[in-house]
Amino acid sequence: MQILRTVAELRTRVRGWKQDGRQVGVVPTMGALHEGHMSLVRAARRGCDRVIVTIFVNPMQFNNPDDLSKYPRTEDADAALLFREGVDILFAPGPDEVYPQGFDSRVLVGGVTAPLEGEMRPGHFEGVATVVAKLFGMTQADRAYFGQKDWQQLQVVRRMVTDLNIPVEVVGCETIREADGLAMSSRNARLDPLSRAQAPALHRIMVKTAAQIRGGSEIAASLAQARDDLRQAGFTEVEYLDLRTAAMLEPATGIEQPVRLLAAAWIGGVRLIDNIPV
Ligand SMILES: Nc1ncnc2c1ncn2[C@@H]1O[C@H](COP(=O)(O)OP(=O)(O)OP(=O)(O)O)[C@@H](O)[C@H]1O
Ligand SMILES: CC(C)(CO)[C@@H](O)C(=O)[O-]
Ligand code: BAL
Repeated sequence: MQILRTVAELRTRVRGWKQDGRQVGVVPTMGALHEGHMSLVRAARRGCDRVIVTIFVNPMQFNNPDDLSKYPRTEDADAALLFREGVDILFAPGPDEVYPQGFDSRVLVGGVTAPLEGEMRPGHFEGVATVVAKLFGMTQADRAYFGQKDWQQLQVVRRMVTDLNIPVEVVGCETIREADGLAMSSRNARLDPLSRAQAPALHRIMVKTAAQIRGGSEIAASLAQARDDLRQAGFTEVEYLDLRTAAMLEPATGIEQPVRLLAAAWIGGVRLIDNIPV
């Protein structure tokens, strides 16, 4: 595995692969890798001839400076994990390589960026879409692998790729969970022992609520109950827990079309997100 830090080096390497007719997969990440990321890497390994993993903690998508400064950074351990998975290139550019002097463009995706994460983290999806478009341009990947854990992000990337005719196939991979149901996330490392013990309630309550809604319970009442249950379980703030259409994330009033429960809530000073189909 090579660790590359500049776009020029990356392009030279990828050009060689393309000349040999190789299919290239990319797994964009912000590092602090766990089994969730590894499942994306393995999917890329299965689906492509060459695999690039990118690690870049993208300042443009953080609306909260505290969140950015506390974001876990574990590059040496990450590189060891990726080496073992047979990754070809770890691309880990610095901020000046991604946003050099004079950089002045943004990718704005419409409706699907507005609610939920878009509302709670203003500017977040502008930062995500901009950096993902750049990573696609830098890596020239044929396929890109994203986790369903960040469901709204996956929809935003799909919209962008369609709208801008970006020649990348977007592959969504299922959420990998701890044995107790907690969705794996780099931010879980910041949970203190009590919060870590309480955190699986998020998934548990969502599963129960989805079953109630499927069983015909009134949607608004079920959601209100779920938000109460979360607070009882130790969550200090529930930013949202809502039933939404799966692709556009519009409020769902029934379950005739594909819908999902999506939630963001704080526990022990850490913001967790999760989503499941109903
Ligand atoms: N538990 C998981 N299962 C499947 N994919 C995941 C999981 N966690 C993260 N991913 C995916 O890995 C990619 C990189 O995500 P990222 O580096 O932000 O990790 P993260 O664990 O989601 O961190 P964060 O704490 O920021 O949520 C994204 O496509 C994300 O959806
Ligand atoms: C896709 C991504 C790597 C863009 O910075 C990030 O949002 C993430 O890790 O999900
Ligand atoms: N996992 C999505 C990236 C972020 O939280 O900023």
